[in-house]
Amino acid sequence: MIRVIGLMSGTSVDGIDAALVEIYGQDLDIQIELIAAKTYPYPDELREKILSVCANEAISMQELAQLDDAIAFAFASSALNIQASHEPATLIGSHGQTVYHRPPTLNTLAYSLQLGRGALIAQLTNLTTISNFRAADIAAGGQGAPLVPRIDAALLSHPEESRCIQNIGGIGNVTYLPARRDNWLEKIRGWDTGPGNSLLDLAVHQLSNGAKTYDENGDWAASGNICQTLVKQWLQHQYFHTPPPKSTGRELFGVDYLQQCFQDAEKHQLTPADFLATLTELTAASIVENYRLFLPQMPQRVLLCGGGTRNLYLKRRLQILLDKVPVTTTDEVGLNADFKEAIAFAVLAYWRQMGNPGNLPSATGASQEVQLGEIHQPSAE
Ligand SMILES: Nc1ncnc2c1ncn2[C@@H]1O[C@H](COP(=O)(O)OP(=O)(O)OP(=O)(O)O)[C@@H](O)[C@H]1O
Ligand SMILES: CC(=O)N[C@H]1[C@@H]2OC[C@@H](O2)[C@@H](O)[C@@H]1O[C@H](C)C(=O)O
Repeated sequence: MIRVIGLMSGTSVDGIDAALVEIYGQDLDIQIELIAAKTYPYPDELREKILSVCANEAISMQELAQLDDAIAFAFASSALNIQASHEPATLIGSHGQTVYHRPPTLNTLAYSLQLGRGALIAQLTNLTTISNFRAADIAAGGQGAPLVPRIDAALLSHPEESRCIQNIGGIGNVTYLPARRDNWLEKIRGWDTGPGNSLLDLAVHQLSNGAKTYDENGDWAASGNICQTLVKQWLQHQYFHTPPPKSTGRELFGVDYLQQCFQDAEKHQLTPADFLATLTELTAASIVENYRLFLPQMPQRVLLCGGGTRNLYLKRRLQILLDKVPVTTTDEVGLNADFKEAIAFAVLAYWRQMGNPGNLPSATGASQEVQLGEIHQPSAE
């Protein structure tokens, strides 16, 4: 058993999720115990800087270096905080902060940039730190994302039931897990389904004149009416019809896309609540459309995770669209839905230490299984 800290800040850029976990076992036969978990919000100024870089604002190399340092300091301090009143960990798995993600094309490899360099985190925490998890999958021709499908396979597969694990963070991503028997591993699928909360958060910020950053419980959207004509129009987006493997980010579903949505909505004369209801429906409907188009069959159960799980209106719409397929959360099968991604990076670090692969080629499209992450040792005292 080893104690590992997993650190993650996702596409919502709301803060650093830290999870302190105990991990037992090898490769896909592991068990984990969550000892502590907490979100450490970014200071406002840092968050705004990250969001503006994600929105493609030009910055100098000097500013980039400062940003990289500031993120590493924030990640290191989250790691030290999460273990403060516990027996210390011996390893950190740090995803860092994605500021740019470019999926591969026929002629180019993917490129994915996470800031918050591991060497500095190792130095500041005095703990071996594994970071830059996406690079090796990309070098093997993969999307570099999503990486959680292998962790979902290890922690959430079921001997008889087929499941979809649907993360709704800034971006949505799914792992399809057939029942765990026969050649189940090669039948697993995973990809980014499209927008999760990213567009909703941006729209709420704009519609509330900066007073709100998200639609708490989905209450605002729930008070409006969905414009199905717009949802149908938006679902024509090429991304939803592209077969997996596929990955995306705020580059595609960010500020520019949202402004297009506002323009499209003009002629329908929607209230702010109607607009949010319609945008929420896009998230729900694009998830279900992706399942219909690309899953070998509908799963027997959908387990949600990520912040979108707390958007009760979105959850309700998903259940309606999925009809008889029950929609619950990973909490209900024993895995914390808010901290699953942070836990995943603890597991990825553990696998790297054990020499186990971290990617699932059937999800990322890489040519082979590879070990993920670069190992940074703290300097000896
Ligand atoms: N009570 C709530 N009601 C509605 N939405 C919520 C609530 N709490 C969190 N959220 C949504 O969840 C988002 C954060 O989700 P999460 O932390 O899973 O995203 P992330 O990890 O940054 O994204 P990704 O998985 O794409 O990397 C918030 O930005 C917000 O939109
Ligand atoms: C490039 C990047 O940071 N992608 C994230 C993002 O957030 C959700 C979705 O898009 C997913 O593909 C990925 O994160 C998770 C942790 C993953 O790699 O599985």
